[in-house]
Amino acid sequence: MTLCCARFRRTHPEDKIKNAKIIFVVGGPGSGKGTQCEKVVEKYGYTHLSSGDLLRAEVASGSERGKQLQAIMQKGELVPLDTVLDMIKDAMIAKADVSKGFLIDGYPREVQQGEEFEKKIGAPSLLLYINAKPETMVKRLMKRGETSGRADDNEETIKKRLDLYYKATEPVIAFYESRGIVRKIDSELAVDDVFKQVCQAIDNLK
Ligand SMILES: Nc1nc2c(ncn2[C@@H]2O[C@H](COP(=O)(O)OP(=O)(O)OP(=O)(O)O)[C@@H](O)[C@H]2O)c(=O)[nH]1
Ligand SMILES: O=c1ccn([C@@H]2O[C@H](COP(=O)(O)OP(=O)(O)O)[C@@H](O)[C@H]2O)c(=O)[nH]1
Ligand SMILES: [Mg+2]
Repeated sequence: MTLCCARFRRTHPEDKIKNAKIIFVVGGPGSGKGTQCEKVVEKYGYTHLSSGDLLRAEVASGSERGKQLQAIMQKGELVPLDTVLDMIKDAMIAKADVSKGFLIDGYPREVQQGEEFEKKIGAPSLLLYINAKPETMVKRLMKRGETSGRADDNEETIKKRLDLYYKATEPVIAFYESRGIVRKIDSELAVDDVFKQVCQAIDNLK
């Protein structure tokens, strides 16, 4: 006799986030992604997940894995794709029951990361492209470095992060542009004026 009953069907934790609303927030280092995401959380109640913050939390935990991550991040290189994706997925699942939607900040960093995200989690409905000039980003990061305590907010690592951004991350924008979900945000302005553009993009979603 075969046992065929829904009761025995396994539910996967991933099911909880299958239909989640997802916004990717992409931009160079210091372009203002984190700053804008905080404001979106306040106004729209979205859940903010910064891939960089998740990685830094792992480093701060002092775990073996954290030590390996620290070495990579200090050099301004990219952490293996699966590590970041698993962290984001776990964080999304943990918030699934209370979240109105997810801001995924600083991700994808390369086209393949986006493709893997979609296979394992789902498709984004919007990509906020936070755009500032390289000189502006360097200036902001050097200033932030005075107080941030971030090991990568120094001149040498900032340069590597910028180079990697132009080489690996900018193609991500072109990839999603072909789907028509990219909204380019001018982040050379004052924070509140940048936020007005962000709000327009999000309001147009509904
Ligand atoms: N003038 C101005 N400064 C900004 C703006 N957005 C951010 N900043 C400043 O620039 C610095 C970097 O901003 P973050 O929001 O941390 O940038 P980020 O894109 O998250 O940077 P990473 O975490 O390095 O990727 C901060 O010290 C902010 O105070 C803006 O729209 N205008
Ligand atoms: O998907 C990610 C996100 C971050 N990082 C690493 O974390 C660092 C800090 O990332 P964050 O987004 O906080 O800052 P950014 O480099 O954009 O200024 C990067 O330089 C990378 O080493 C990574 O490897 N993959
Ligand atoms: Mg940030």
